[in-house]
Amino acid sequence: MAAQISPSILSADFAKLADDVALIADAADWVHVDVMDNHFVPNLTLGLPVVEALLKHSALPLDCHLMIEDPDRWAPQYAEAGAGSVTIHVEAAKAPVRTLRTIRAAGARAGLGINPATPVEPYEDLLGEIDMLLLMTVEPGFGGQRFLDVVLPKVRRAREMIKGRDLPVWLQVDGGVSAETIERCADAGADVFVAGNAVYGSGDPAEAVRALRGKAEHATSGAAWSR
Ligand SMILES: O=C(CO)[C@H](O)[C@H](O)COP(=O)(O)O
Repeated sequence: MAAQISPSILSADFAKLADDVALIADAADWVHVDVMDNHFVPNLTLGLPVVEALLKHSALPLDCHLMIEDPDRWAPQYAEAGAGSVTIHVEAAKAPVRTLRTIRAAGARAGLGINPATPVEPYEDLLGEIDMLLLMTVEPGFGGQRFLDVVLPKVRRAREMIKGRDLPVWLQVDGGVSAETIERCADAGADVFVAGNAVYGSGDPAEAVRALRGKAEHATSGAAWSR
């Protein structure tokens, strides 16, 4: 699969989200929406009403990443509202299989998120229940953090698991992804890249997305996992 770029609006201007989303509409594949509740992570961002409003103004599908307690209660509502993808965290979900199935039944892609210190192996049996695995490459909660190289072996392991089962599961990396780090992520097996600061912290967000895509695709074409 070709590399996909999902710019995170965590680094956009919350007072003009629709305008900032329009800036990347012709360049990106998704709009990554970080939903934080100040419980699962120590930060508070936005919730369902803002996602519902944004859906009316975004030409791109929304990739909603729920960093919240009780995702089992809330995730189905994001899917029913029209999100293209809804990701719940293994550290927070109490009934992940049921919730993932409910997300899919509502017509959204189902994602499973994993924090840096959480191993991926215990969740191998859930790969058949998901459309995307999200591996955090920073501790969740804030944009603009330094990329955690220590997660790269887990990206490789996750790609091996997906390939071994021959599943159409996308592998997303989120946190500290930039022009300096995206090639390492692609080489390890990632194919969907969340970038906040690297896109919205640049003078030309659309050009930043194109540059990230070019680097990711170049690295993927030479990567052992893609052959
Ligand atoms: O989930 C997140 C933080 O929890 C953000 O999506 C992520 O950090 C993206 O921002 P940046 O690319 O600036 O690191």
